[in-house]
Amino acid sequence: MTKEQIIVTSAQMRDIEGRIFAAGMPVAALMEKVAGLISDRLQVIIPKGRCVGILVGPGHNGGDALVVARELHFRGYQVWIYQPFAKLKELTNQHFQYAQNLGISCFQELDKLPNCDFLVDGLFGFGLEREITDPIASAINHFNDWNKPIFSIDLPSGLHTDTGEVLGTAIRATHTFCLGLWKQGLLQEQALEYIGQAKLIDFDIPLADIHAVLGEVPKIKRITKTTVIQTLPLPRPPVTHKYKAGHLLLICGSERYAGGAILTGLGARSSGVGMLSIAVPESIKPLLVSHLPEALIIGCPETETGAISQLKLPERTDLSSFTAIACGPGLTKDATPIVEQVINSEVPLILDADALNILAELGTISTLQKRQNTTILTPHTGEFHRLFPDIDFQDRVKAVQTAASQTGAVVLLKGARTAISNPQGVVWINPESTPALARGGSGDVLTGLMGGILAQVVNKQVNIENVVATAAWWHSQAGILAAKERTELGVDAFTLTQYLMRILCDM
Ligand SMILES: NC(=O)C1=CN([C@@H]2O[C@H](COP(=O)(O)OP(=O)(O)OC[C@H]3O[C@@H](n4cnc5c(N)ncnc54)[C@H](OP(=O)(O)O)[C@@H]3O)[C@@H](O)[C@H]2O)[C@@H](O)CC1
Ligand SMILES: Nc1ncnc2c1ncn2[C@@H]1O[C@H](COP(=O)(O)OP(=O)(O)O)[C@@H](O)[C@H]1O
Ligand SMILES: [K+]
Repeated sequence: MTKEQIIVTSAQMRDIEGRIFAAGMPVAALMEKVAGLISDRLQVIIPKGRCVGILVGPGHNGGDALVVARELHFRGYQVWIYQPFAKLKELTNQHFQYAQNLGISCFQELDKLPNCDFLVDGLFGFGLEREITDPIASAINHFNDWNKPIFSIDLPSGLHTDTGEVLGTAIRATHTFCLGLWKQGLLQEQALEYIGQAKLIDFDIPLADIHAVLGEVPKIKRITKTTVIQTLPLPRPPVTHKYKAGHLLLICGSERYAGGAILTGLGARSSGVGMLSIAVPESIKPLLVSHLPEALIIGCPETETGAISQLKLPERTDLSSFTAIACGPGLTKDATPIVEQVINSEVPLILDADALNILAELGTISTLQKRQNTTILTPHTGEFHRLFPDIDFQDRVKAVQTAASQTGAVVLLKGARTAISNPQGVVWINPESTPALARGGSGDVLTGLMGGILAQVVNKQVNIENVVATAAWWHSQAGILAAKERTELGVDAFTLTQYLMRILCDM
């Protein structure tokens, strides 16, 4: 467990902080330490001599900001302070007095403020619990309109620490320095527009205090490279053979959606899976063969509409011959019997795309509980609503936990901050991604990739949610790298498959 993986709510952070103070760390010393780290970061980014406006709130977030103001003042920056509150917490007030005595310009009114090059936002941190109202709300909107780089301390002022909801209005930061541990709100989609680039400032919270509050194994975590390295089947054992490295069956594609099958296959190829079989309608078999020469392409009888009508597996093969099955991309809803057949099998199974739509129409979600082996569902928001119309979607983390507990499956809810839950409510959130991935076919790539990883590791001692998290992380890192080199408009799903291997090489 690394600190980068941990996510806390404001109540948990308050408890952890309480333990540190109870153990003897003076509050003022901790503020000094934290704000010192922030000042150091700022000095790397902001050129010497520039003008920095510091926004100061009534609590300790404001106290942090005042220490930053003092440090930048001594390091040769031009600094002014905006502090519109009548009453400040005691420690914050002391720092405010000192800043004034140092001759730093302090303002209470907006219309008197001089210009500046950068802003530091220390209005509110994890202590904000109610809506921001005027005049502070108008001031926040005013600063947003300046279009200057804004560095938010802990989190952009105005965001709810846990839900990421905007409480009235919020600072639109270009950078957020999250203090100590990641706050849950920073991983919620509704907060993303406000956060900018987010970095964790580690200020040496003892692990014992973290575990005392969150338990030995925290329930909600961020996916990091560590998770991925622990899960991928690397290095391979020196003596192995193709069937020992997993045999994945993809069931995908139709005459109408042949490309979905190719993309799923290319995703699976990148996973390193030992054997790849792909069941498709007979009429698109030649196309698949030409794109994936290493795969065994199984041409199946098809419906009049060009969907698979029956799984016709090679002789002496049945579904139990495979280590894992991934079913769904491009199937169309005419492949209903196939989805019923795989659900009734005892093979580890990923259901995506049309397999989820078929599942929703069958109304047999609850029967998934009866499966004897792993089930993974990978819906996007629309598919999630069709599958789980009664689950409240306000908090995506709670929604995905409920879905997993209702189905006994590991559920991955796609989006800008993909969330994954196992049936016991253990959650992984994918902390980084790119809107470049919001394109048709990128989900197909994910399904193939995940299937390939699953087939390789499912018989070893791994948690299935870690496998799903590994696939989600790898997929979005490839998207991020591709977007960096080709812009956010340059990441079509085929291109994405070409970047997957680069991520492993760079790890
Ligand atoms: N945890 C740690 O280890 C460390 C934490 N540190 C820092 O402390 C920060 C948390 O500090 P905090 O608890 O003082 O709360 P913070 O967010 O500054 O402000 C809350 C204040 O705002 C007020 N208020 C609330 N809502 C309001 C509204 N709508 N409109 C107007 N006012 C409103 C409320 O007062 P009230 O009006 O409720 O009496 C309260 O006084 C944290 O984010 C981090 O930066 C570091 O220094 C050291 C390490
Ligand atoms: N705004 C976004 N930011 C980051 N990732 C995104 C965004 N929108 C979509 N994605 C990712 O792109 C993929 C889209 O999958 P999906 O909707 O199933 O596409 P398709 O079915 O066309 O293949 C998912 O992995 C999702 O998490
Ligand atoms: K803030």
